[in-house]
Amino acid sequence: MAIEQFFTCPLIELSEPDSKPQLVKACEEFGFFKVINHRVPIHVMTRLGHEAVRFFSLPLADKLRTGPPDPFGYGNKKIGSNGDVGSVEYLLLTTNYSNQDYQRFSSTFGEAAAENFRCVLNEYVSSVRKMACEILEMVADELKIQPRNVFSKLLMDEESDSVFRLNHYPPSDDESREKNLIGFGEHTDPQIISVLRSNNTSGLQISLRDGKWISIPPDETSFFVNVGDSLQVMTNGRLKSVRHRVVANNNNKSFGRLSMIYFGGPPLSEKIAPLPSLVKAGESESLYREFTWFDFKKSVVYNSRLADDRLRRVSLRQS
Ligand SMILES: C=C1C[C@]23C[C@@]1(O)CC[C@H]2[C@@]12CC[C@H](O)[C@@](C)(C(=O)O1)[C@H]2[C@@H]3C(=O)O
Ligand SMILES: O=C(O)CCC(=O)C(=O)O
Ligand SMILES: [Fe+2]
Repeated sequence: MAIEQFFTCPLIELSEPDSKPQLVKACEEFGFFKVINHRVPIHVMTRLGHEAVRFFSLPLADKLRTGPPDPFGYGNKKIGSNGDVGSVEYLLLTTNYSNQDYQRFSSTFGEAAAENFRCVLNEYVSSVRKMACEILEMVADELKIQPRNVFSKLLMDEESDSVFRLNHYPPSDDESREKNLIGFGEHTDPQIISVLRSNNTSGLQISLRDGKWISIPPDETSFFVNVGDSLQVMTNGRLKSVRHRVVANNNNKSFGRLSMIYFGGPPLSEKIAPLPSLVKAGESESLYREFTWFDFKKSVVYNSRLADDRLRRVSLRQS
């Protein structure tokens, strides 16, 4: 555990113009950082938090009616469809809260509740997406990539295949249960960028390059950003996607950990490949083959276990 004393979570002040180099350094070293002074109104964050608590506090039978997560809907313990489990319940939604999401909700909870949820979620997603785009444009500036919206335009596209997830890690009622139970197993996020906000209950850990796990102290007023696999590919491996997990350590006996994550993804038809300006002839050849986001999702993401190294499947390096 000694190593934890030497790790300081990179802190990025979004309103600070000088933060671009630090931002890129954090993405290169850890693929992870914490954002403060983000300009997302606190009421937007807390309103969605309240909606989430209200949802997860419902009887299980009601929640199950908004499932299964195939891939969108309510899920309990099972993560994905390849045998992963965790001590978590969740709600996976499209970021535009599609009519299908809406219908599931309204048939279970009534139209008024479904409409209210849609409204709160839309407000949250638009503020967080704006912040994610700002971050991606700062990255493009610092890496001298033009146009500067090369990444952010994918999130802003009407067809963007972005996902929103609410995770609830309930406290265990059995004192004798194993400590550090896995809530959400280790993995990298496949999209471009993920923006996470949680309540003040700990559990999130990131893996450093040497494989050591570091606990990230929670902060309900801030956001935590993960570089996703697609951004690693587009930057030809310069920015690294972060391996992370959640341990359910049971330190909030009343409700447990609640997290909300926006996963910014490209349109399904988008071709993902290293950007030419980051693949200099003779210097750093392309590390990844080109793929469409649709193909990657179909043949790699949904065809893998949580902990699998999905980028190996598109790597041009022998391993
Ligand atoms: C086990 C799985 C769950 C997951 C799809 C997958 O087959 C592998 C990647 C998993 C992940 C991790 C990040 C996000 O939470 C997620 C929504 C995603 O895009 O990839 C989940 C998938 C899921 O829960 O469906
Ligand atoms: O719930 C959390 O804090 C993180 C979960 C996560 O990494 C994910 O849903 O992809
Ligand atoms: Fe994740």
